[in-house]
Amino acid sequence: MPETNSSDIHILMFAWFAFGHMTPFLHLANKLAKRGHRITFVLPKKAVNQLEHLNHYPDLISFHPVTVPSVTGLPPGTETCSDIPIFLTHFLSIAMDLTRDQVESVMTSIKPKLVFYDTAHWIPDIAKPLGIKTICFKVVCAASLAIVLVPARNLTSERPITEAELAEPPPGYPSTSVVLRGREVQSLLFVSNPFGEGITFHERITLALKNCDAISLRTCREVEGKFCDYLGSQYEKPVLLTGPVLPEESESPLDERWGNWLAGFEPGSVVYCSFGSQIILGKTQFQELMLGFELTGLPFFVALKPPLEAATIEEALPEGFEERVKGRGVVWGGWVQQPLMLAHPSVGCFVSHCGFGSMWESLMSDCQIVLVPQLGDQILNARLMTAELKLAVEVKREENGWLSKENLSEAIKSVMDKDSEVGKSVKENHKKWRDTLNPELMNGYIDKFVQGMHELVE
Ligand SMILES: O=c1ccn([C@@H]2O[C@H](COP(=O)(O)OP(=O)(O)O[C@H]3OC[C@@H](O)[C@H](O)[C@H]3O)[C@@H](O)[C@H]2O)c(=O)[nH]1
Ligand SMILES: [O-]c1cc(O)cc2[o+]c(-c3ccc(O)cc3)c(O[C@@H]3O[C@H](CO)[C@@H](O)[C@H](O)[C@H]3O)cc12
Repeated sequence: MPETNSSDIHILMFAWFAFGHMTPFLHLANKLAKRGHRITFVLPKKAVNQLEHLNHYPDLISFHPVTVPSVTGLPPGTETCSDIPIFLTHFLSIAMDLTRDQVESVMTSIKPKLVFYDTAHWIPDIAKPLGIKTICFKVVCAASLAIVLVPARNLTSERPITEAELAEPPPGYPSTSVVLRGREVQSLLFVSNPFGEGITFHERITLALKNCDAISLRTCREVEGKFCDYLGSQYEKPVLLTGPVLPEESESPLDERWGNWLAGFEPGSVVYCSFGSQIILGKTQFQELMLGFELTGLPFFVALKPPLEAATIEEALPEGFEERVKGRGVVWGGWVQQPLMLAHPSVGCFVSHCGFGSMWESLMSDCQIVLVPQLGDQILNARLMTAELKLAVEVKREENGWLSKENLSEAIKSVMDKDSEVGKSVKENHKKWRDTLNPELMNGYIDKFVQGMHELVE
């Protein structure tokens, strides 16, 4: 039951049209609704169906669908990042900007006290004249913002960032281990690319952070304190931390089909793999990874999107693979209930792309963690987990970025082998961190966040 009182706040939420963003916004909405606040969640029509089951307080959280217009460059019907390959996301940001009138109309009619947003940098322009306060809630790690999306980088649209500049963190950046090395810096060059009509990604995100009343980060001081302080000083704004905002316990059980399959294996023996809602691999890399899972000799459940050059998972699998792994390996091209998969007693290892949501879920789970980061923020999350927290291993890439079946298999075996020193060490550190980030600490973060929210609107 929500705990209501007279000072409850009506909040409007508007997140970037990606499930990795809308989902944590909704998790936060649940935590706030639990404390009696009302939320109007503005999101693409199609996303309503996909997120409805995560709304635990339908009396207090209402979905307000917007129509995402079709724009040149996007396949018809595109509404979220899951509908498109990553190189088309710039066009989706154009489409999101075209929903501005719809968002303005909801805001004017419901007059919330607060608006939470992340990527729509124009939200404060609508909210300020209406006397509404804004919180820019970021759901990527603080380190990934601090390393490039800060005024200290001194970027303009006339001067795109170079690889040489990216090889050095900005002045005052508080870490020498949570950094990108060698060719990895190329994964950040995109920040100088257009992300919307006449605006680069860097301009958009830094503007969004400059114009809000307070910055909020989905992280905690224990893990990212120094990066949060750095962002606060760069933007000269209050920084409110929500903690990891993990989902409330699910009421629906794990899909029977997968529950039964997993139940056929020893506790802690199955390797589960997922790369989140956006990653689509090339076919040859996809096949190499499948051979890597086969090579481990362990049971495995892989949930990945079909690779770029294939319509289905089945047509993308290596020759003879299905026969060889029959009975011990599943490769599934659809969505699974990841938190429930990770909580299943048979699952003992999570091979993850280390998206920020998956990072927190892995941290709170009992699984051994193997990381295969693909994009810039994921590489930085992986560095946090390996170099700073020392509770996971990252799969080694070849010089040219290739992930070999041998390296994947070695990494998995190194954490799954009971006698391995690496395996024992990451397990021990993982337990320490899980104990530190206990439910009491997490609740404390939300309570303090709510207090900060009240101070902002009073
Ligand atoms: O099959 C699946 C796959 C994923 N999921 C869930 O979807 C969420 C995926 O979010 P992640 O942040 O891990 O990864 P995504 O790639 O989707 O997100 C993206 O946007 C947010 C950023 O912080 C991430 O770094 C970026 O990768 C997780 O909560 C995970 O539990 C499922 O429930 N089922
Ligand atoms: O890869 C990234 C590296 C980095 O240093 C920072 C970011 O920031 C964000 C981000 C997105 C939205 C915000 O409001 C703030 C920060 C990143 O987000 C991803 O960007 C992709 C752009 O193509 C997008 O497709 C994806 O949905 C976002 O999760 C990435 C990095």
